[in-house]
Formats: sequence, structure tokens, C-alpha cells
Amino acid sequence: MKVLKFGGTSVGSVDSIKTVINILEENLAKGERFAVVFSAMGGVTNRLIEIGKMAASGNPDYIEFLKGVEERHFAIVRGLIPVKSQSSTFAAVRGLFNELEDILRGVSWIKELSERTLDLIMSFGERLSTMVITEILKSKGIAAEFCDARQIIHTNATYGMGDVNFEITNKQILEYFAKNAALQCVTGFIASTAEGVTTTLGRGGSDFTASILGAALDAEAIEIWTDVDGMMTADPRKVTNAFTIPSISYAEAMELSHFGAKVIYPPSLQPAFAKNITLKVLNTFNTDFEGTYVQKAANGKEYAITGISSIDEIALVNIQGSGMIGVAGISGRLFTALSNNAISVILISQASSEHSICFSIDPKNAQKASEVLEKEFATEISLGHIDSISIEKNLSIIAIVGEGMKKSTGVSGKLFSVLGKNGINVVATAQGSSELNISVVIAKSDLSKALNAIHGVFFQSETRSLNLFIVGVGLIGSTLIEQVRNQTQYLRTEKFLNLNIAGLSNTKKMLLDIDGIKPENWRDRVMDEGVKTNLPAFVQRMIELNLPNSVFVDCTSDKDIVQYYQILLDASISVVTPNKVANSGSYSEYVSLQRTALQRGVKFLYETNVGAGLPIINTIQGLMASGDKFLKIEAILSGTLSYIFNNFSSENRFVDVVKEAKAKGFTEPDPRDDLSGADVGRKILILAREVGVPLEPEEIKISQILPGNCLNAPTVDAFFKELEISNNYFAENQANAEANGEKLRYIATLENGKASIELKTVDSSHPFYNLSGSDNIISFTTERYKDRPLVIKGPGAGAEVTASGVFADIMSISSYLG
Ligand SMILES: NC(=O)C1=CN([C@@H]2O[C@H](COP(=O)(O)OP(=O)(O)OC[C@H]3O[C@@H](n4cnc5c(N)ncnc54)[C@H](OP(=O)(O)O)[C@@H]3O)[C@@H](O)[C@H]2O)C=CC1
Ligand SMILES: N[C@@H](CC=O)C(=O)O
Ligand code: NA
Repeated sequence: MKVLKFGGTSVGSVDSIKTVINILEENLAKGERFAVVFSAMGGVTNRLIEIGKMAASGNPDYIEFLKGVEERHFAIVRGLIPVKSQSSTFAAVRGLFNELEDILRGVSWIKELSERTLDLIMSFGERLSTMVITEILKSKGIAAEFCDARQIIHTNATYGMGDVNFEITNKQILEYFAKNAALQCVTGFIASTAEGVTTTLGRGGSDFTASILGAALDAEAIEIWTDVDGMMTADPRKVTNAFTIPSISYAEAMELSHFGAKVIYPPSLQPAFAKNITLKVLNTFNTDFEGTYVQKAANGKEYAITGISSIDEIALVNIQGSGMIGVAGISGRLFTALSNNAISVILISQASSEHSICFSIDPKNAQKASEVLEKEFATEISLGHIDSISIEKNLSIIAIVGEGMKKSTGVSGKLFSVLGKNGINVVATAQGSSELNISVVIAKSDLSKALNAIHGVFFQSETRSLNLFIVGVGLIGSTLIEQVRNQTQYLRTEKFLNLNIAGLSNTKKMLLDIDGIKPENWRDRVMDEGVKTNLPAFVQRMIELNLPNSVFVDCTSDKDIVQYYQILLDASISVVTPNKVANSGSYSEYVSLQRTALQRGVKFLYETNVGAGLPIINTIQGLMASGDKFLKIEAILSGTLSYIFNNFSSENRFVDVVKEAKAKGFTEPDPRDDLSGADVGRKILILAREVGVPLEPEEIKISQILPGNCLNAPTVDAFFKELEISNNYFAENQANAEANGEKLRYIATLENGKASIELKTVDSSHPFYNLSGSDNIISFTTERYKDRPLVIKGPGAGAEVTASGVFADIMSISSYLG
């Protein structure tokens, strides 16, 4: 024996009822014995309540509304019963509506709608839907019978939520089913008192009916047919990656439902749980879906938690004072006072210091709670033993739920860590010793971000998203987007990572789209949908969106953009950049960015500031963290100059080689930044700071290789013209070096706290002699690498290697966020 229950949406239209009939026919074909419970057609119960209230308030429009409800039922009869058999069902529907009209007329006369009368009015919803569907089944030759649950389920006279008398009810159900072998179509939600007065079963009513029947009949299973794919890991309207839970325990279902998982209302299923009956939550509109199984013990757990739920709006009450420490009875009085005033408490937390107790309640009870407590503790407050009672609003609760967290370590660590990394402040927290639920109270404005971040971190094998906001889509930015495009599939399938480009900007246009800008068509979209660039607005919007796992990627060389780093890091948004400006400004600014990132638990990454994708900054940071001391750094840090001095010869003109370097993407947007030594200056300055030498930009000694006319040219084009003129100047230097079998190298040195950059000639015995292409070479002499320095060498400029360095920084944030 099974019990099936179909909810309001399942019986809400001709098409959905057709599907329901198919499901029933399939069950019959299998020869299964079962009973079926129906809710009222979707929306009908609420409509009946509204109609009742209208009648009671003397609003005659209720008659029209009632006609509408009647018409919905007629439409089902017309749509699903053959014409020749329709008349008796029409008559039966009409009969019920006549009865209902009489009741409503009475309500409108006496202008009063008691709970008892309302129960009677509501009962028509289930009576109508169940009667009509029974007739449809009969018209198809199925031996179905209408069963008015009021005959078998008895409650006390608490209207709106009758208390079931299980002793009588169970007996009546057994007797009834022993006598009636046909398929029983049972009205959900309704019952009656022993005297035959109609009552209803309260929240989750039709599920309760199914559960009562299932338990009484010792059903092997109860199937709850809804309009969604079972119970989900989180509310899919709030968490984009929420997915169906295949198996869940009764206890977990209870915990999740308390926090608003609306698919089923487990407390109403208690009778079935008590008898260990398996519950299946199925989808009428997706019969291929296998369902969520709710059982005493859930089957094999893949994740540490089973689901996440939340209450959007709560108020947190805090009561504290030195007079509470070690005094017995305070919490007893506190909660008794609340209970006497029907204020339900959602979460309680008290630290072992006993100095304060905080608890959360529905905000609509906040004022009352404050008054009640001020009265209860008036004496303690007047004596200063208890400080005044504070109430904080605009808060939400998130609860992670799962039997898997029992006695398993790291679950709460993971929860608090992901909240911290996303800059979400935890206002209060509670975990019961059942270890089934950890609840946190956070700002309401962080709710969506927190839910998505927590979901991402606990359901790892489901794809997580990193939200990228890229400013600067020139050479490096566009190459990065191309690399993201090429890696999308790999990252999804191998790393379960979705890199979501949520914002793009150049100097002209910007576009933000939380659903993502595809790397395949970003240019067209920015062009077509982008608005005029407004960087403050871009940053402001990023902060307002408050998306989890947000990363700001600055691929410009703009000096002014740096002012936003601090704001972004403060808003717990990580920053990744190849732009050297921020780290080569004042030392105090450099320190401040580092500190803010550390304090906020976010990342500020800039590996490509020196040597493009070569692992230079990471190597230094690793050595510093492990206690090594830097004695000397000697390096060629300009890919551009390397390329130039490797290719410039008596056969190649200097200006042409510079143009080649620019075309190959090695130079800064303005190549004079390279040739003037400014770029190398910034890099050695950054290296100095990384190894703990707090230099300011003006302390770097740069020997100039560019003649003044080139340096001062007003534009890049004008600069190239001046370079043509000065060709001989470079040719001479080069010829002299060549004649001596030497090479020109622009070498940066940091030693004894001093940094300098000089154009030097090196012979073949020097380690920097053999360089090719755009190679950088960095030699670190440290306490540990004293006799033989640590050397890093390789291409230190160019679009691909730089973009991939930026990409690697982004990936390291994704690992950090877990
Ligand atoms: N090339 C290399 O090998 C390396 C480069 N880098 C660094 O990478 C960064 C980018 O270099 P690269 O790609 O060559 O430069 P590009 O000049 O090719 O691109 C810069 C981009 O930034 C945009 N931009 C500039 N200012 C703003 C602003 N205020 N708001 C919005 N967008 C802006 C530009 O917009 P628009 O197109 O409208 O002008 C352009 O899209 C530089 O900081 C450079 O130092 C670091 C290591 C190696
Ligand atoms: N223009 C720079 C690019 C890397 O920072 C260089 O040439 O090294
Ligand atoms: Na690097």
C-alpha cells in the first residue's frame, strides 16, 4: 500500500490534471494498491479565504470572485470529462457552490467570519478538486471513489489547526479501507470533530493528511507530488547553483524546513516518520526525476552538509550586564517572559562568560520584546545589574544543516573561513550539540553573497564561480580574456570553476553583467551594450552588487585607477594587476594596500609587476616568509631593453628594433617608460620593498640612456621621430661594445639598501651575457643562496606570458577561496 499526494499546482489546470491521471494510471497498471490525496486547485484556498473576508465585510464583489472559482472547476470538467457524462459532475459542482453561496450569504448577513466558519468555507477547495478528479477517473473506467476525509480524520475543535485524535482516526481509517477496496481519492487538509463539525489541519495540511493515512495503513511509502524537483541544497531563487538533494534524513528535513524550505513541511509528516515510512518528494511536471528520498537515515553522503537555509529578516536582541554573571534564573525569566507574550525565539546564543545572552526573533515582535524585557528586568536595570536591552535589525540567519557534520572536523572552520574571505561579518552564531545545524546571523545586505559563497565551498564538486571585473582590455586584458576563453571548458570540468566575467571597461565604454560577459563576444557586447566609462560608478556598482568571490583585475597602466584599490580591498574584493603604479608610488601607499588586504582577508596580487609571468614576487615572498635574508639583487628587468640590446646591431637600426619590441607587445603603452629606465626603476623599487627595504621612488638612481630630445617628445609618434634622429648615439655605444666582444646590458642592482640602474657592458664571462629575446634574468644572493645565487631567467615581457601570470594570480585566489 502506498499513499500519493498531489499539491495545488499539480491539480491546478486541465494539463496538469492530465499528467496526474497518467501517473495514477501507471501506478494502477503496475497493480499497486494505493490511496491518493488531493489539495485544492492552486490558489483556491487563498481565494476562498479572501471571499469569506469580503462577505464578512459586506463587499458584494465576493459573488463575482466565487463565480471565478466555480468557472475554474467547470473548465476542468469540460476539459477532462466526455461531453455525454459531464452533466452529473456539473450538477455536483453546482450543488457544492450552492451550499457555499448559502454559507457566504449567512456570513455577509451576520458580518462575522469565525475560524470555525472559515474552516468550513476552506473545506470546499479540497472537496471540489477531489470530487471532480474522482469523476474524471470514473469517466475513464477506473474504479475510483471519493473519500471525504471528514469521515475518517477526527480532531478537536481547535479551528484553523485541529489537533488530531489519532486513536479514533487510525481506527476509522483502518475500518474504512478494509471496507472500500476501490481507489480512494481523499480530500487533503480537512477533518472534522467527533460531532461532525468541519476543521482543517493547518500548515502543510494535505501532506499531513497523507502522513496520517500512510501511518495508519502502514504504507510502504508516501509520495508527495509537487511542482519542483524535490528538496534542494538551497533556495534556487537565491542560490544559482542549488541542486536537488537525492536523499535526506527526517531530522535534516526538519532542520531545513524550519528555515523555510517550502517544498514540504516536515513537522506535518511526523506520523509517517514515527513509523519509519519512506517519503518521496516527486515532481508532477518532471516524471523522470527520481525524487528526494526522506528517510530515517539518509543514504551515503557525498558532502559534509546536506543543505543551506535562511531566514531573510530577523531582529537580534541582546541583553547584557555584569549582574548576569553566575546568577541562576536569568535565562529562565527571560524566556518565560517571551513565551508568556507569545514571542517565539528563533536562535539563542550565550557565551560562557554569562555576561550576555542574545537571541533572534521575528522583527515584528521586536518592539514588544523590548517592552516585555524592560518590564521583567526593571529592577536589575535600575540597579545597573543589567544594561539596557539592545535590538539590532536588518539581519538574516543562515543555517548549514547536515548529519554529515556530526563529529566531523572542519565544517564550522570552512563556514567561518568562507564568510571571512568574502568580508562577511558574523554578528552571532549558534550550534546545538546535536551537530545538525550551525547558524550564523549576518547583515541582510550580505545574505545572497553569503548563501552563494557557502554553497560554493560546501558543494565543491558543483561548479563555483569567480566573478571577474576587468578594467583595461588592451593588449594584456584582451589576451587574458582569450586565455580565459580557451580554458573555460578545462576549468569547468577539471576544477569545477566558472570564471564569470561580470564587468569590462576600457577608457570609452564599460559593461557590467552579473550573468556574465562571454569571452566569445565581449567586444561586440561592450560596443553594443556598454555605456560611457565612469570608473567611480563601475567600482561603486561592484561594491553594491556584493557578489561572492569578486576580483578586480586592473590591466591598464593608468595612474589614477590605483585610488580604487584601497576602496575595493576595504570592500573585501581582491585585486589582481600587472599595473605597477600602485606598488611603485609612495612607500606608505604600498604598505597600506598590503595591510588592508591582510586585514580584510582578501588578496592583492601583482606577480606580473616584475618579470611578467616569471615567478619572481612569489619566490621572494616565499623566501621572506621562511626567514631568508636578501643580500643582493642583480637583474635585467626590462623585456623591452633586453630585446633591443639582443637584436640591435650594426645591421639593425635602433629605432626599428624599438618598433619591433612594441609590435611584439614587450613595451609599455609608451615605450619611453622602458627606454627611460622608469619601468625598470619601478620594478627594482617593488623588489626592494618586497625584500624589506622601504625605498621611495626618488631614491632609485637611474642612469639615463635616452637623449633629452627623445625623452621630451610630446607624443609617442614624435618620440619615434626623435629616435630616428638620435640613431647614431645608440649605434656608437653598440659598436664600441661589439668591438670589445661585449654586450650592452641595462642592469638593476639592490645592495646595502641602495638601488641603482646602469647601462653596462658585459663580457662573455658574465652570467648576463647570454640572454636572448625578451629574457629577464634575476639573481638573488641571500643568506641561504650565498655562494651560488638563485637565478630566475626567461621571457619577462609579452602579451601571452603576462596575461598568463595575471591568470595564475586569479587562479591562486580561486584556490584560496576554496
Ligand atoms: N606588455 C607587457 O609585457 C607587460 C605589461 N604589463 C602591464 O600591463 C598593463 C597593460 O598593458 P597593455 O595591455 O600593454 O596596455 P594597453 O595600452 O594595450 O591597454 C591598456 C588598456 O587599459 C585601458 N585603460 C587605460 N586607462 C583606463 C581607465 N582609466 N579606465 C578604463 N580603462 C583604461 C585602455 O583603454 P583604451 O583601449 O580605451 O585606451 C586599454 O584598454 C600595463 O600596466 C603594463 O605595465 C606588465 C607586465 C608585462
Ligand atoms: N615593458 C615591460 C613589460 C613588463 O613589465 C618590459 O619591457 O619589461
Ligand atoms: Na613575475
